[in-house]
Order: sequence, then C-alpha cells, then structure tokens
Amino acid sequence: MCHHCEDRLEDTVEHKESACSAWAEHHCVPRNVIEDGNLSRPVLVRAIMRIEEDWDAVSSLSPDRIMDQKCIIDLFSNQLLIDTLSTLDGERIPERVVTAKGTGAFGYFEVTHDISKYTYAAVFNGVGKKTPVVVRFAKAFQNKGGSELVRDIKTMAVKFYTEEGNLDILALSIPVFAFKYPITTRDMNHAFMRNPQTNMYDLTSLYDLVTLRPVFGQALFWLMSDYGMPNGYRRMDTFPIHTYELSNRHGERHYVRFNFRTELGFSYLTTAEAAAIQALDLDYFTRDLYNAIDSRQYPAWKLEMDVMSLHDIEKVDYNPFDVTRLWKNGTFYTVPIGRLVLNRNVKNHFRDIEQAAFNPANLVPGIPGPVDYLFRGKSIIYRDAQNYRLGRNHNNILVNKPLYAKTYVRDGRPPISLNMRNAPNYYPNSFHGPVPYVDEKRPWKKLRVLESNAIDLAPMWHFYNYILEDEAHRQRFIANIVLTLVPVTPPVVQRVMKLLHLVDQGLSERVKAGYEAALTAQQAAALASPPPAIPSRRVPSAQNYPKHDTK
Ligand code: HEM
Repeated sequence: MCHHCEDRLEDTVEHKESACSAWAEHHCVPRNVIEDGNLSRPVLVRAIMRIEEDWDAVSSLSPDRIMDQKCIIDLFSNQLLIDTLSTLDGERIPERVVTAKGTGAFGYFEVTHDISKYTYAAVFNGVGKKTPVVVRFAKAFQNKGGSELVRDIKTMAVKFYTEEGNLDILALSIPVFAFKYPITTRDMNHAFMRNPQTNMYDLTSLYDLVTLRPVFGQALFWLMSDYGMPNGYRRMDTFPIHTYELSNRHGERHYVRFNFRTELGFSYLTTAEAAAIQALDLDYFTRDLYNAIDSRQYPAWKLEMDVMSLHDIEKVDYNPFDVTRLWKNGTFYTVPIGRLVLNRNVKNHFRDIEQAAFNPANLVPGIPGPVDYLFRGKSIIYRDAQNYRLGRNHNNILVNKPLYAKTYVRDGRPPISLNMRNAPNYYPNSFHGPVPYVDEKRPWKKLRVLESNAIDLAPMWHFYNYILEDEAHRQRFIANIVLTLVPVTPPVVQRVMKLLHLVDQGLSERVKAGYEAALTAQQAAALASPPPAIPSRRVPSAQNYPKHDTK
C-alpha cells in the first residue's frame, strides 16, 4: 500500500517517482537526487509545476524545504547546466566503418622531379612547388579505441590541397589488395572484424573466408611477414595499389602505380616486441608520430611511381590493373616525383582528423585515375560512408574544404559555409555560374583486358620464395601463421594446410610441424596448470550457426 496516495497498491520507489502524484506533492526532492540525475521525469515536471502554481505558498514552508525548492528552480533556470547535459550526449559521431583507429598531421608535398611528360596535373608540375597536405594514418580493422600493435593493414590517406581542387590518394602498408571485385568488401569487413555473437575478433572466420577465396592469399602473406607490423607509421612504406591513368598535355597516357617510400627506411617489430609494447601503450604508433613532429624530427616519404606506357601495357602477360598482384619486374620503370613532409601536429583531433573525409574519387585534371572495377566501387562507397558519418555537406568542413571549389550543391544540414551566396543554382545559366569540368585531353579510347578467372597461386609462391629475403624472415612468417592458426577450428585449419600445400610443399610442411608443436605445447601447458586460462579452441564462431536457421 502506498502511504501517500492510499488507493494504490505499490509502495515502490518506481511507483512514487513515476505514478504517485501525492508523493510528489508532499515531498520536496532532495538536492543530491537532482544533482545525481536520478530523478525521473514525471516527478520533476510535477515538482516544477507545483512550484510555479504555488509560489506564494513557498514562503509558508519550513526553511529546509524552501532551500530545496529554490535549488530546483535555480537548476532549471541555469542555461549552463541545460547546455551541459543536453550537449555532452551528442559528442560522438559514428566511427569509420573501417580504419576507425587513427591519427594524423599537416604538412606539405614538394615536387623534386619534372614529370610533365606524364601528367599536366598542377600539383606535380614545377620543381620546388609546394602543396599543403593533411595526412591521416590508421589501422584497417581496429575500432576507435583499439590497439595499434596488432597485426593489421595500416593505412595512409593524403589530401593534397591543390590549386585545381583536392587530390586524395589513399594508400595501404602492403602493396597488394585482398580482392578485386567491390562486392567482396562487406564479406571481408565482416570476417576480419568482430564476430556478431561474441563481439570478438575471430580468426576462424578470417581463415574460412581466405581459404574459400584464395585470392586473399597474397595480402594475408604480406600481413604475416615483417611488413604486417612496421615499427610505427613513420617507418613504413605505403602503396595506393591501383594502377592510375595519367594524361599529359598532348593527350598521351601512361599507367602508373604510386609508392610512398619512408625516408627513415622500413623497420618492423617482432610479434613479441609488439605484444610487450601493447601491454603498456595501445597508442604507440600515434605517440611516436606526434612526438617526432613535436620534436621537429619531421617524418618524410619520397613519392615515386612505377610507369608503363600504353604500348608496354599491351605487351605484358598479366593483368596490370589487378590490385591483388604486383607488377612483374622488368615490365616497368620507376620515376621519382617529390617529397611528402609532415611538419605540424593538429591543434584539435576531432576537427582536423576525425572529420577528415578522404575520397579516392577526388582527382584533378591530368590524373583521370584508376579504371579497375574495385576503384569504381570505391568511388561510391567513400562518398556514401562520409555522407553517413559526417553529413552530406562534409566538404564544407574546414579540413575537407578545397582551395578551389564551385558547385551547384546547395542547402541541407550544416555546415553549408557560404552556400555559393547568390551564384546561379542551376546549369546551364547565363550568369557566370560554374561550368562542370571536362578533361578535353583525356583519351577516350577503351582498353579491353582479357584475363582468366582461374585462381593463380603463383604470387603467393613468389612471395614466400623471393620477397621474403632470408631464412630468418621466413621463420618469423611461419611462426606468425602458426600463432594465428592455433585458435582456429580444425576443419578450417585443414583447408589452410591444403591451400599452403598447393602454394609450396615445403611451406605447408613447416606450418604443419609448427602448428602441431604449438598444440602439443598448449596441451602440456594446460596439464601443468589446469584449467587453461583461455580455452581458445572453444571460442564460439559462426561455425555453430545451424544449417536451417531462417531467423
Ligand atoms: C586498393 C584498395 C584500397 C585502399 C588503398 C584503401 C585505402 C583506404 C584508406 C587509406 C582509408 C582510410 C581513410 C581515412 O584515413 O579516413 C580507407 C577507408 C575506407 N575504405 Fe578503403 N581502401 C581500399 C579498398 C577499399 C574498398 C574495396 C572499399 C569498399 C568498396 C573501401 C572502403 C573504405 C571505407 C568505407 C573507408 C572509410 C571511409 C570513411 O568513413 O571516411 N576501401 N581506405
């Protein structure tokens, strides 16, 4: 029985706060309850209404009750309090669907070599010319608060603020991508990121997908090698991977793959070193970059490009647009372009890095860009991702604003910036509105690429036997594969062994021996100190999903 409204049965706190008007009438709400924010809304509303209606009656209350009533009035006429409580909860925007854990800095790009023979893009023309840039680094599959010391693809996104608009070049720490058709994107993101049930990273789904789609193999090999764990963002090379088309003033075209080469030289952490650092500092890569710039040891990369002419392209015996494979030695030559230097830390991470929107479809005249399917898929998804994450006017956010931009895009959610003031908002018009850019010199002849759809394991074999330069590196590579195989469900492990056998018999035998030794060691450790701390074999994964479940 409620002692206050008598006709009700409950005497619970819940009832009093939400339903019992008599309780609200007779109880002045204690101050600490309000400050703790524990007071439920109906009582508050009633309490305030009562005070407004019966203000005269307040003077007849005891001094204690007057204090409490005043407290309520003061708090709710306090705009600072209202602003504080009603804005804090809006401080987050969605994190990037991939590459959420990142950092960045400002700097410049300086042209060191004349490449006007290949492109008339203003940004790459005129030796000594400097163009401001913002650069963001990230870990491909880590969430925003994740670790920078896991074996993962690292990314580097560069926005050149050129006089002809923004040029965004997005690069990875490995020179091949995992697949070549954009429809596979979601599968990779799901399999390489968190399991939908456990919310844990799940090596079973990773290897399941890789063995069912062996095209992933070479990218996985790069990750398992020393290249999968560089010693910080400053010490890694990065690769935009796609084959870009460039055109010069005469309408001639060349096909190039850009490479950013760190001036510090590549260096790596072993898995054990990374684990030891991780125990103390999840932000090791971010800290290293920030401190270096802060102490004026500016990180720098040489930008160069591997080049093939249209004539060369026609002669090669592989698909040079295939992002899952390297160009073969002897089929291209390398041309230096310039230097990328990072010399200014951001003053505000959210403003300049979290809100940065790098879109590989942001190209400039003289760089028509890549022509492969994957790139076409990317031309859609980055824009869509950024519309979702930052809003459709994200190009008006300071860090994304081109030095030069004229547009017919209008209105919508802020920021709208100057909203093109009174410029005509339709095209064509007779009042000097902007004219859509058409690259008159771009050659329109189409290239037809004929390729087999057979799975080609030769790049994986080549990687193991030639790119891993010595036995010690091969040993570390095998140890990393073994480590990641231990928690994987046995049928999937069998498929991994089969795939490795097809790639290179010696490799598969070494992995098998290492895997069996690791299992034996795990069992021995379990016997020595039962129960095992983590029953890794029993980590649930999608393998438990029933075949006929339709829900
Ligand atoms: C050669 C292949 C690829 C490269 C070099 C690449 C590079 C990058 C880089 C550097 C970032 C980080 C951007 C940042 O720091 O804000 C990124 C993010 C992203 N990538 Fe890729 N990527 C590749 C393939 C793909 C594919 C195939 C897709 C999907 C079709 C994709 C979708 C995304 C999305 C949605 C983001 C987050 C964008 C955002 O929210 O701002 N990427 N990628």
